[in-house]
Amino acid sequence: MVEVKNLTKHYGHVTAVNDLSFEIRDNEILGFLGPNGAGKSTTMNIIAGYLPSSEGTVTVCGHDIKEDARAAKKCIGYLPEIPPLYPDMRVEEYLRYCAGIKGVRRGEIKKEIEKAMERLQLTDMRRRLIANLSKGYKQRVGLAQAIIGDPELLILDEPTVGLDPSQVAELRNFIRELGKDHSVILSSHILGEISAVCNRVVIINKGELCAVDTIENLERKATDAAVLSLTIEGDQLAASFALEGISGIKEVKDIIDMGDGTFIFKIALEDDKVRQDIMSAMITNGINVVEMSMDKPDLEKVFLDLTRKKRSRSKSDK
Ligand SMILES: Nc1ncnc2c1ncn2[C@@H]1O[C@H](COP(=O)(O)OP(=O)(O)OP(=O)(O)O)[C@@H](O)[C@H]1O
Repeated sequence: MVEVKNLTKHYGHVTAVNDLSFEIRDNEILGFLGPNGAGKSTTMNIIAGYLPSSEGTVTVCGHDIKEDARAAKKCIGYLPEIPPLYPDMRVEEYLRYCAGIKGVRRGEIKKEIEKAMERLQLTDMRRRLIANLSKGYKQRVGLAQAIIGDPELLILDEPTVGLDPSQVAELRNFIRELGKDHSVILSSHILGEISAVCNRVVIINKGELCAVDTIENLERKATDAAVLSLTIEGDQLAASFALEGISGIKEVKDIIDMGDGTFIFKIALEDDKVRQDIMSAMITNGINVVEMSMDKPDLEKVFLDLTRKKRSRSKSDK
């Protein structure tokens, strides 16, 4: 659906996007994740044809966004971070105006507007001035203009910012529905937001690619990084010895002497099931177990680690 190749964007001396390449597949919801200032909006603006790139190419449905902008833009519905609404227009009037700009055929305009208003539950608001709508309804109008003309690709830049929790849940359901027969690229700096609706995720930081992966794989990485915390009372050496004989332990990463006769062993496991073997080994060797718990990093930590690695790598590159 979309191919982004070696995309770079400079704003004067600032490099907002640096040699970025990724693709968006047919009928997938791709998460576009990165901390503030990572270059998400810049990339989305370029894909949508709002902003020229400095280097690199973007093709949408086989059309180059620079060379064949008209055909490419016909395939795109875009909701920028700040929706391009005209406050002094009424909802229906604004959507008709957008349909005109998008080149929807005259005979189709009415049907398209009705469909968009119905999907976003705006029908009762059709005569309302946009200026008088709540933030949630303004966002719906922004989305309605994006889906008019039924484009194959929807680009949604932080669409849930400023919405209350019930509006966020509603919008997520709507995006999931859209993803059944559209490609969607959804940006956010919140991982929970992305993992709730996306199949795959592109993570960027400082304009550079950190990772392209499925949410499942990211979760697996979080599980792999899990560490068992075993607190014992008494003989540290005997406990170390007992642990040595257990297969399924990757390594004892650390032993912390708490100074009160207890020791905390930080143990990386091959498999979660080893916990039972560890407990049995401690009991057999007469070692008193005070506590055993898993320190499993959440997805947020995986994301932060990935973006931190990128940061330190680019520092050491200099
Ligand atoms: N018009 C501009 N002129 C100069 N610098 C800009 C311009 N627009 C963006 N930048 C800079 O480019 C970098 C990337 O900005 P961008 O808005 O694309 O990031 P973002 O990931 O969308 O951030 P946020 O999540 O805060 O919206 C930032 O350092 C920003 O300050």
